[in-house]
Amino acid sequence: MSEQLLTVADSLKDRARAALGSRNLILVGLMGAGKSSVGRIVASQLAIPFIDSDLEIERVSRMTIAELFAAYGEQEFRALEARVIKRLLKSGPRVVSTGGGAFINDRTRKHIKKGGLSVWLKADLDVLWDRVAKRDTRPLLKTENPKQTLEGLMNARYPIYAQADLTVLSRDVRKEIMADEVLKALIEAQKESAAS
Ligand SMILES: Nc1ncnc2c1ncn2[C@@H]1O[C@H](COP(=O)(O)OP(=O)(O)O)[C@@H](O)[C@H]1O
Ligand SMILES: O=C(O)C1=C[C@@H](OP(=O)(O)O)[C@@H](O)[C@H](O)C1
Ligand SMILES: [Mg+2]
Repeated sequence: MSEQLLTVADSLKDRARAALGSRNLILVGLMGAGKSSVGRIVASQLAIPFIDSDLEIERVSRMTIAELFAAYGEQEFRALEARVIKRLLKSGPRVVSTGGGAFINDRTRKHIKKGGLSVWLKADLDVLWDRVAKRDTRPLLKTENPKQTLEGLMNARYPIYAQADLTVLSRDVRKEIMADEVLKALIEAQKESAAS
Protein backbone atom coordinates (compact mmCIF):
# COMPACT_ATOMS: atom_id res chain seq x y z
CA MET A 1 0.00 0.00 0.00
CA SER A 2 1.40 3.45 -0.88
CA GLU A 3 2.09 5.93 1.89
CA GLN A 4 -0.77 8.11 0.66
CA LEU A 5 -3.25 5.24 0.87
CA LEU A 6 -2.01 4.34 4.33
CA THR A 7 -2.64 7.91 5.48
CA VAL A 8 -6.19 7.80 4.13
CA ALA A 9 -6.88 4.42 5.73
CA ASP A 10 -5.50 5.74 8.98
CA SER A 11 -7.74 8.81 9.15
CA LEU A 12 -9.73 9.60 12.27
CA LYS A 13 -13.05 8.50 10.86
CA ASP A 14 -11.70 5.22 9.50
CA ARG A 15 -10.08 4.35 12.80
CA ALA A 16 -13.25 5.28 14.69
CA ARG A 17 -15.37 3.25 12.28
CA ALA A 18 -13.13 0.22 12.84
CA ALA A 19 -13.30 0.72 16.61
CA LEU A 20 -17.10 0.74 16.57
CA GLY A 21 -17.46 -2.42 14.50
CA SER A 22 -21.08 -3.56 14.37
CA ARG A 23 -22.02 -1.87 17.65
CA ASN A 24 -24.37 1.08 18.02
CA LEU A 25 -23.13 4.41 19.35
CA ILE A 26 -25.69 6.00 21.65
CA LEU A 27 -25.47 9.64 22.71
CA VAL A 28 -26.87 10.55 26.11
CA GLY A 29 -26.84 13.72 28.20
CA LEU A 30 -28.89 16.74 29.17
CA MET A 31 -30.98 18.95 26.89
CA GLY A 32 -28.73 21.23 24.85
CA ALA A 33 -25.63 19.03 25.13
CA GLY A 34 -25.65 18.59 21.35
CA LYS A 35 -26.78 14.95 21.13
CA SER A 36 -29.03 15.51 18.10
CA SER A 37 -26.77 17.82 16.12
CA VAL A 38 -23.40 16.26 16.97
CA GLY A 39 -24.82 12.73 16.59
CA ARG A 40 -25.84 13.52 13.02
CA ILE A 41 -22.31 14.65 12.16
CA VAL A 42 -20.72 11.62 13.86
CA ALA A 43 -22.94 9.27 11.84
CA SER A 44 -22.08 11.05 8.63
CA GLN A 45 -18.34 10.82 9.43
CA LEU A 46 -18.69 7.11 10.17
CA ALA A 47 -20.93 6.63 7.10
CA ILE A 48 -23.55 4.76 9.13
CA PRO A 49 -27.24 5.53 9.70
CA PHE A 50 -28.27 8.24 12.16
CA ILE A 51 -31.48 8.14 14.15
CA ASP A 52 -32.70 10.64 16.72
CA SER A 53 -35.03 8.84 19.12
CA ASP A 54 -37.20 11.95 19.64
CA LEU A 55 -37.72 12.32 15.88
CA GLU A 56 -38.55 8.61 15.66
CA ILE A 57 -41.05 8.96 18.51
CA GLU A 58 -42.62 11.94 16.72
CA ARG A 59 -42.76 9.96 13.47
CA VAL A 60 -44.46 6.88 14.95
CA SER A 61 -46.89 8.84 17.13
CA ARG A 62 -47.51 11.56 14.55
CA MET A 63 -47.32 14.03 17.43
CA THR A 64 -44.62 16.40 18.61
CA ILE A 65 -42.79 15.71 21.89
CA ALA A 66 -44.61 18.69 23.43
CA GLU A 67 -47.98 17.32 22.27
CA LEU A 68 -47.17 13.87 23.69
CA PHE A 69 -46.26 15.32 27.08
CA ALA A 70 -49.41 17.47 27.10
CA ALA A 71 -51.76 14.67 26.01
CA TYR A 72 -50.38 11.67 27.92
CA GLY A 73 -47.90 12.97 30.49
CA GLU A 74 -44.25 12.19 31.08
CA GLN A 75 -44.78 8.60 32.32
CA GLU A 76 -46.48 7.50 29.11
CA PHE A 77 -43.83 9.33 27.08
CA ARG A 78 -41.10 7.37 28.92
CA ALA A 79 -42.85 4.06 28.18
CA LEU A 80 -43.06 4.91 24.48
CA GLU A 81 -39.46 6.14 24.49
CA ALA A 82 -38.28 2.86 26.07
CA ARG A 83 -40.06 0.80 23.38
CA VAL A 84 -38.78 2.93 20.51
CA ILE A 85 -35.16 2.91 21.76
CA LYS A 86 -35.25 -0.86 22.34
CA ARG A 87 -36.35 -1.33 18.74
CA LEU A 88 -33.83 1.15 17.31
CA LEU A 89 -30.96 -0.68 19.01
CA LYS A 90 -31.89 -4.13 17.72
CA SER A 91 -29.52 -3.79 14.76
CA GLY A 92 -26.30 -1.90 14.19
CA PRO A 93 -24.09 -0.13 13.55
CA ARG A 94 -26.05 3.07 13.99
CA VAL A 95 -25.65 6.36 15.78
CA VAL A 96 -28.67 6.89 18.01
CA SER A 97 -29.14 10.24 19.73
CA THR A 98 -31.53 9.94 22.65
CA GLY A 99 -33.66 12.53 24.43
CA GLY A 100 -32.20 13.83 27.70
CA GLY A 101 -34.39 11.71 29.98
CA ALA A 102 -33.91 8.41 28.18
CA PHE A 103 -30.80 7.20 30.02
CA ILE A 104 -32.38 8.21 33.34
CA ASN A 105 -35.22 5.73 32.92
CA ASP A 106 -34.17 2.34 34.33
CA ARG A 107 -35.75 0.30 31.56
CA THR A 108 -34.35 2.47 28.75
CA ARG A 109 -30.91 2.55 30.35
CA LYS A 110 -30.85 -1.26 30.34
CA HIS A 111 -31.72 -1.29 26.62
CA ILE A 112 -28.95 1.23 25.97
CA LYS A 113 -26.36 -0.69 28.00
CA LYS A 114 -27.23 -3.86 26.11
CA GLY A 115 -27.59 -2.16 22.75
CA GLY A 116 -24.19 -0.56 22.22
CA LEU A 117 -21.61 1.90 23.41
CA SER A 118 -23.00 4.90 25.26
CA VAL A 119 -21.39 8.34 25.17
CA TRP A 120 -22.30 11.07 27.64
CA LEU A 121 -21.98 14.56 26.17
CA LYS A 122 -21.31 16.47 29.36
CA ALA A 123 -21.68 20.25 29.48
CA ASP A 124 -21.86 22.92 32.12
CA LEU A 125 -25.01 24.82 32.95
CA ASP A 126 -24.20 28.04 31.06
CA VAL A 127 -23.41 26.22 27.81
CA LEU A 128 -26.63 24.20 28.07
CA TRP A 129 -28.72 27.21 29.02
CA ASP A 130 -27.42 29.34 26.14
CA ARG A 131 -28.50 26.65 23.71
CA VAL A 132 -31.89 25.60 25.11
CA ALA A 133 -33.02 29.18 25.76
CA LYS A 134 -33.19 29.72 21.98
CA ARG A 135 -36.12 27.33 21.48
CA ASP A 136 -39.22 26.63 23.57
CA THR A 137 -39.92 23.11 22.32
CA ARG A 138 -38.84 21.31 25.50
CA PRO A 139 -41.84 20.67 27.77
CA LEU A 140 -39.76 20.06 30.92
CA LEU A 141 -38.43 23.63 30.71
CA LYS A 142 -41.83 25.32 30.61
CA THR A 143 -41.51 26.42 34.21
CA GLU A 144 -41.33 29.72 36.11
CA ASN A 145 -37.55 29.56 36.22
CA PRO A 146 -36.32 27.27 33.45
CA LYS A 147 -32.62 27.83 34.15
CA GLN A 148 -33.15 26.71 37.75
CA THR A 149 -35.12 23.69 36.47
CA LEU A 150 -32.23 22.81 34.18
CA GLU A 151 -29.82 23.09 37.11
CA GLY A 152 -32.06 20.79 39.17
CA LEU A 153 -32.07 18.25 36.34
CA MET A 154 -28.27 18.50 36.16
CA ASN A 155 -27.90 17.72 39.86
CA ALA A 156 -30.33 14.82 39.70
CA ARG A 157 -29.14 13.32 36.45
CA TYR A 158 -25.37 13.76 36.26
CA PRO A 159 -24.60 10.82 38.60
CA ILE A 160 -26.67 8.60 36.29
CA TYR A 161 -25.21 9.88 33.00
CA ALA A 162 -21.83 9.08 34.59
CA GLN A 163 -22.69 5.41 34.09
CA ALA A 164 -22.28 5.82 30.32
CA ASP A 165 -19.36 3.92 28.77
CA LEU A 166 -17.60 7.12 27.64
CA THR A 167 -17.75 10.79 28.59
CA VAL A 168 -16.97 13.64 26.20
CA LEU A 169 -16.92 17.22 27.44
CA SER A 170 -19.33 19.28 25.35
CA ARG A 171 -17.53 22.61 25.18
CA ASP A 172 -18.44 25.81 23.44
CA VAL A 173 -16.71 24.84 20.20
CA ARG A 174 -18.08 24.07 16.74
CA LYS A 175 -20.25 20.94 16.40
CA GLU A 176 -17.74 19.45 13.94
CA ILE A 177 -15.03 19.68 16.59
CA MET A 178 -17.32 18.00 19.12
CA ALA A 179 -18.00 15.24 16.58
CA ASP A 180 -14.24 14.69 16.17
CA GLU A 181 -13.91 14.47 19.94
CA VAL A 182 -16.52 11.72 20.03
CA LEU A 183 -14.58 9.83 17.32
CA LYS A 184 -11.34 10.24 19.29
CA ALA A 185 -13.01 8.96 22.50
CA LEU A 186 -14.22 5.92 20.59
CA ILE A 187 -10.70 5.15 19.36
CA GLU A 188 -9.20 5.66 22.83
CA ALA A 189 -11.77 3.35 24.42
CA GLN A 190 -10.96 0.65 21.88
CA LYS A 191 -7.22 1.00 22.54
CA GLU A 192 -7.80 0.69 26.29
CA SER A 193 -9.99 -2.37 25.98
CA ALA A 194 -7.47 -4.00 23.62
CA ALA A 195 -4.68 -3.34 26.14
CA SER A 196 -6.55 -4.81 29.12
N1 LIG B 1 -21.04 22.51 19.77
C1 LIG B 1 -22.04 23.35 19.52
N2 LIG B 1 -21.79 24.61 19.21
C2 LIG B 1 -22.77 25.46 18.97
N3 LIG B 1 -24.09 25.15 19.00
C3 LIG B 1 -24.41 23.90 19.30
C4 LIG B 1 -23.41 22.93 19.58
N4 LIG B 1 -24.04 21.76 19.85
C5 LIG B 1 -25.36 22.02 19.75
N5 LIG B 1 -25.58 23.29 19.42
C6 LIG B 1 -26.89 23.94 19.24
O1 LIG B 1 -27.56 23.86 20.50
C7 LIG B 1 -28.92 23.53 20.30
C8 LIG B 1 -29.22 22.24 21.02
O2 LIG B 1 -28.51 21.18 20.38
P1 LIG B 1 -29.15 19.75 20.18
O3 LIG B 1 -28.25 18.99 19.29
O4 LIG B 1 -30.59 19.83 19.84
O5 LIG B 1 -28.98 19.18 21.68
P2 LIG B 1 -29.71 17.97 22.40
O6 LIG B 1 -30.22 17.03 21.37
O7 LIG B 1 -28.62 17.37 23.26
O8 LIG B 1 -30.78 18.59 23.23
C9 LIG B 1 -29.13 23.45 18.78
O9 LIG B 1 -29.61 24.70 18.34
C10 LIG B 1 -27.77 23.20 18.24
O10 LIG B 1 -27.60 23.71 16.93
O1 LIG C 1 -34.44 15.78 29.23
C1 LIG C 1 -35.57 15.32 28.96
O2 LIG C 1 -36.24 14.65 29.77
C2 LIG C 1 -36.10 15.55 27.58
C3 LIG C 1 -35.24 15.92 26.58
C4 LIG C 1 -35.68 16.19 25.20
O3 LIG C 1 -34.66 15.81 24.26
P1 LIG C 1 -33.27 16.62 24.07
O4 LIG C 1 -32.37 16.20 25.21
O5 LIG C 1 -32.76 16.15 22.77
O6 LIG C 1 -33.59 18.06 24.12
C5 LIG C 1 -36.95 15.43 24.89
O7 LIG C 1 -36.72 14.03 24.82
C6 LIG C 1 -38.00 15.71 25.93
O8 LIG C 1 -38.31 17.07 25.86
C7 LIG C 1 -37.55 15.31 27.34
MG1 LIG D 1 -32.06 16.16 20.91
